[in-house]
Amino acid sequence: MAVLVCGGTGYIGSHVVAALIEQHEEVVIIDRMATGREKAVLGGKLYLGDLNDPKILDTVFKENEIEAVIHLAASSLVGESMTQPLAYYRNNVEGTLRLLEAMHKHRVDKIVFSSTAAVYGDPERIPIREADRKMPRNTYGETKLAVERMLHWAEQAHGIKYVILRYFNVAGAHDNGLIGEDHDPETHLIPLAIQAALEQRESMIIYGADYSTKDGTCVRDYIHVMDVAEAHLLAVNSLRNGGKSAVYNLGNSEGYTVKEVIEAVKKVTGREFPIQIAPRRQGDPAVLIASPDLIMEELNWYPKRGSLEKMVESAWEWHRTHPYGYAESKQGPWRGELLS
Ligand SMILES: NC(=O)c1ccc[n+]([C@@H]2O[C@H](COP(=O)([O-])OP(=O)(O)OC[C@H]3O[C@@H](n4cnc5c(N)ncnc54)[C@H](O)[C@@H]3O)[C@@H](O)[C@H]2O)c1
Ligand SMILES: O=c1ccn([C@@H]2O[C@H](COP(=O)(O)OP(=O)(O)O[C@H]3O[C@H](CO)[C@@H](O)[C@H](O)[C@H]3O)[C@@H](O)[C@H]2O)c(=O)[nH]1
Repeated sequence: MAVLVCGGTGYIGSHVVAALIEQHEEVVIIDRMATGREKAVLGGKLYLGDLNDPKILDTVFKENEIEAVIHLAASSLVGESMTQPLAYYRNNVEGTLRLLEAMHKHRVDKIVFSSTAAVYGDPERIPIREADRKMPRNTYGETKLAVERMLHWAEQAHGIKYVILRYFNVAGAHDNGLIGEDHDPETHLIPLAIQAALEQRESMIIYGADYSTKDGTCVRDYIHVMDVAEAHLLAVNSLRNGGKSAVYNLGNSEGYTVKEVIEAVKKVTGREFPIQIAPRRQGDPAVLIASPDLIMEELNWYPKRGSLEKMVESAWEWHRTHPYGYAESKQGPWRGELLS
């Protein structure tokens, strides 16, 4: 029987696919390849299609014996979600609704869902625990929370068991050197700083240096993408073994400021680049740090690549050897031009 990975050509999805294949799992992927890359797929059977299309879902479930679903397919840019909220509801909420309808129809009753620290909004305490207040500050987080609630009710009525993984800030690349992060446009801090180190950008912008944190910049909990991928394997196995539905934070329980991350990039790459301070970015909470105690206790997961320097080294290795991502040369708007 196969594991269906929705969004398996994306950054995190491709690492989940690689981890499944390393465990000799049969893998089926569905992806509309909006932000994903075919070259990121190291194995499995790939369907090009959109979750909002019930016909392609029907085909995937009919042509394969699907045992469990790992659902990473989503639109996930916080800023974009504020200007296109309805598109985010359509893709993230309606897309998941279609997926759950197909699972119900084809009697598939296990799903692992990619949620986010963004469901918490401004946390009521640090480190954040799963039961803490959830009050998203952006549409992206709101759509993920809506899906979490949908999963709850789908279990009540249809017996679909779920594991919800609330990732904090995912970083780094696979140790095999073949896959890594390649977003266009890139919005994440570590790859952007590396682009500045590679002189693909003129400078690096810090969004807000007036937060009440130790150096005035935002604090985030970074987690290596391979540690994230391993958590998915444990989650699938837990559901296979009759484990209960559950919600887990996925982070390292350590926070680093934006300035600390930029310093780590300068140290690891051995390169200097200019920094500009800009106003705060809309929707950014000051501090997000996970308590991952629950997933450690219940699934025996623990992060193996937790240090910031190791994560930056891992990301640097990928970007240094793949300066244009999966493209072999400068292509597309940002690849050939300097952006600030
Ligand atoms: N990157 C992070 O730090 C982070 C943190 C928290 C949560 N997440 C969540 O993890 C998941 C993966 O994130 P990522 O960074 O790998 O993003 P990504 O954009 O690289 O990957 C998402 C993939 O899903 C596909 N997709 C999107 N909508 C689809 C649809 N309707 N039908 C079929 N395919 C569709 C895209 O084409 C892409 O390949 C997302 O759900 C995201 O919200 C990411
Ligand atoms: O050019 C940049 C880019 C980012 N930042 C800051 O760096 C921090 C991290 O930003 P980013 O890498 O964009 O991640 P987040 O906005 O924290 O969001 C990520 O992490 C969240 C969970 O914490 C997920 O929900 C999101 O999907 C994922 O993109 C934030 O304080 C940003 O303001 C800058 O200062 N300059």
